Amino acid sequence: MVAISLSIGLITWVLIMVLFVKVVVSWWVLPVLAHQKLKRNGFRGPPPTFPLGNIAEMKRIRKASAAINGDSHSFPSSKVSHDIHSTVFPHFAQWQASYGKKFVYWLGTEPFLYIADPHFMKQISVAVMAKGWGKPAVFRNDRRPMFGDGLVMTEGDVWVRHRHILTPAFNPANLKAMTKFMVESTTKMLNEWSSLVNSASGEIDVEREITATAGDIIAKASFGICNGGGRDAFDYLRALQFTLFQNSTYVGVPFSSLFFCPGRTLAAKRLGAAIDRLFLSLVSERKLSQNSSSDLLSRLIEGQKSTGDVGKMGLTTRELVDECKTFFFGGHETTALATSWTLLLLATRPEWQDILREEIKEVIGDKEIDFNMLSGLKKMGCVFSEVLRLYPSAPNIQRQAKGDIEVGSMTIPKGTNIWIDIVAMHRDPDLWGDDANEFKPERFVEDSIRGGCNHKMGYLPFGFGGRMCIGKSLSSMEYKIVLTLILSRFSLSLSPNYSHSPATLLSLRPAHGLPLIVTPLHP
Ligand code: HEM
Repeated sequence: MVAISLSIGLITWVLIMVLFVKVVVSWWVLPVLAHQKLKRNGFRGPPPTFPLGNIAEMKRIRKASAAINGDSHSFPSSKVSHDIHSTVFPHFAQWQASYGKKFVYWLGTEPFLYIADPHFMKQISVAVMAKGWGKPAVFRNDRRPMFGDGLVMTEGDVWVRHRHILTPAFNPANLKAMTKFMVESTTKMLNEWSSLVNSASGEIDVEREITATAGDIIAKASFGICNGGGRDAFDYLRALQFTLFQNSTYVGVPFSSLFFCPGRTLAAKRLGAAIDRLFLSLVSERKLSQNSSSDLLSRLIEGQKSTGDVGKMGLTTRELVDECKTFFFGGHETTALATSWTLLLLATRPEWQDILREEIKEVIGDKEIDFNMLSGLKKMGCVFSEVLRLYPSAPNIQRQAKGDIEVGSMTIPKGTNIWIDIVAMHRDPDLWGDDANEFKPERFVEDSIRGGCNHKMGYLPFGFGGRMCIGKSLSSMEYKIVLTLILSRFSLSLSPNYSHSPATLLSLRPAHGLPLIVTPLHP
């Protein structure tokens, strides 16, 4: 009996020691070795401490910046400055001043190579093909309730398979079929605006309105859910976004989800499970249904049926659920934000409202909007590109090195996370000239692809390489339809209640909404 107790005690002790060694090796020894290797390769950066890395310094810099710029980094409506890098990412702005456009910083025990240098980006993108990129494991785990293993998060052969299956769903014929949903949902919103402005001051929070309408559009376009039926998914996802990103300070710190924010972790898990149930019932119902529709989900299921091999070639039910979540989130907020920031910029520059109205008159006139007409809205395309330059919905791109990456004489060690600062690159005077912080859509009239940026990797609103945004054409189409309908019925001006406070909550959004004065053109 004593011998058995001794053996159990010994085994328990050995297991605890193995666990302890594993924890020390993964969270202390390996990060220190990686740090030394990065230093040997010439990458400098703020010195980290265990176990927070540079998180404490980031918090201190943010606090100091808030004290200088006001609590919310806000500017009153009379002063809308587009020079936002040092208020949105004050820690990066400060470290850039000390260490240049590439340096290493640490989120907990995770090394991140910060890059705002397109020349270096180009060298890396040549060295690694799309399939060879990973996504930071630390974010994959944290964001699992939101994206699961959807396309944004997958890696390697799984990513190739998903991308291959999903790409045809975004072909022009399928997009064309969505025109109707977009016009319907936007017209409904604008009819409500008409009643609202007649009865009140004319002030409308356009960001809230446009995001809800974009949710409606993607619910119809992706899953055929009509008449506000996507509301539950929309509300859950919005709550999940706030839960995950409003308080994500300790991501990368060992056991942070357990010790620093157990409530947040639990709430995110619950919301994630509720969203999963919702999409699971949708996918299951649709798989049983005999009726075919023109939405993205039907296209994916039909593709799966036609291959006949559900497990190997098509997407499993679980994978379909994760892609539904990814489309729903990635598909509405990014485009809605681009449209909202556009309305702000047009409110500050009314001459561009006139230019676009003139173009709409020429290209569309009194006819119903047709998919084929949209490519004629060239100036609107330039405004879209310029808005995404100044206010990129995706303010950063993240990657993880799956093996050592050789760049010239330098090595980026396997496991290093990479953080590409899009906000910084899009307003770097070395790339764009002295007017980098000004709203000038005309730069894209002369150079429609990169707006005169002197490096082709300096303008990346939709990412780069094989992992470029799959919804790029869908978003451009939706943007043009929504903006055409708004500008045909209303003019926009700044509200005195607007305070300019761009902030990140995964995407770059106005922290206090976007109230504008909306006036009907034809009372
Ligand atoms: C203005 C609108 C949009 C912007 C600015 C935008 C931006 C981006 C960026 C920067 C990436 C690259 C991320 C990376 O490399 O890690 C990306 C990827 C992605 N986007 Fe978008 N996006 C927009 C609209 C959409 C829409 C409408 C959808 C879908 C309905 C969508 C779905 C996705 C997906 C699934 C990926 C992952 C692609 C992959 O890794 O293969 N996006 N997007």
